[in-house]
Amino acid sequence: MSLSKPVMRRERHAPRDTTGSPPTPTDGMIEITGVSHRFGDREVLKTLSLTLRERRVAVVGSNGSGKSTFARLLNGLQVPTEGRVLVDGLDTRTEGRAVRRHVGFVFQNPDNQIVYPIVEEDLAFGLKNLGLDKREIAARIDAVLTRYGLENQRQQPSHTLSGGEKQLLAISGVLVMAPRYVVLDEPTTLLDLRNKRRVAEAIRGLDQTAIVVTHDLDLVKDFDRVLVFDDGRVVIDDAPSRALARYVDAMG
Ligand SMILES: Nc1ncnc2c1ncn2[C@@H]1O[C@H](COP(=O)(O)OP(=O)(O)OP(=O)(O)O)[C@@H](O)[C@H]1O
Repeated sequence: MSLSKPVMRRERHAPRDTTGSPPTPTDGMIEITGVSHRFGDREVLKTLSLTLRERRVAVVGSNGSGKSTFARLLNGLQVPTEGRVLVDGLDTRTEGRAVRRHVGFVFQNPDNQIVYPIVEEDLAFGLKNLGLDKREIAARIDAVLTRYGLENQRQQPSHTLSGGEKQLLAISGVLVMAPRYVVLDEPTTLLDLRNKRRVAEAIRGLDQTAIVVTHDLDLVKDFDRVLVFDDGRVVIDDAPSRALARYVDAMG
């Protein structure tokens, strides 16, 4: 990719508020300051500094450019070799548990996320760990199954769900925990067109701030901000109309 010089056009954006309603918890921010990450001798993220405040942030870029590593830093799945990541002021290095409660993470392959053999058991698992009572657990599970059209799959063995249903269950399993932020790592990669649309719709409807790593440019064309990664750096940081056009151009 011939995008050697970082271009930062949009460092900060006001959160979208079309309702005139008072600030909501999603008005928080993730601050990434001087972050580098190394695996052995290999530096895969290079001195990143960014503030994320938008409701929909896309992370795109070529294979191996550091997108997933970046995503994993946001909820403390990975701690940076240098620099720091703060989520609403919580440092991922020292307050990992609290950060993970704030930031849900949806893996590319839902099979890595779905733990329990029956759909509703899988959704209940994290909620039991939170110490919620039975009624609250049932209410949250009902709400999320209805929202994602999985009501009829409640008792179904998780491994028999279709690919799209599994991805929706993985998203549901994160949302049921009521995080403020959701990071999704290539959520549509394994899906056919119909299920891509279903998951895209689910992402569009999220109340949470969402950060989505993807090669599916269509998925993010109406997002608030696009970060293009190349060789461990953010080389384009702009609105989708400009960022995606430049990216496609550079990929030639
Ligand atoms: N646990 C690890 N140990 C060693 N190297 C790793 C590890 N995780 C990632 N890497 C390397 O870091 C680099 C960036 O990987 P990353 O998964 O962040 O890229 P990506 O942009 O998400 O790629 P893709 O689009 O292919 O998913 C790659 O070269 C990868 O091989």
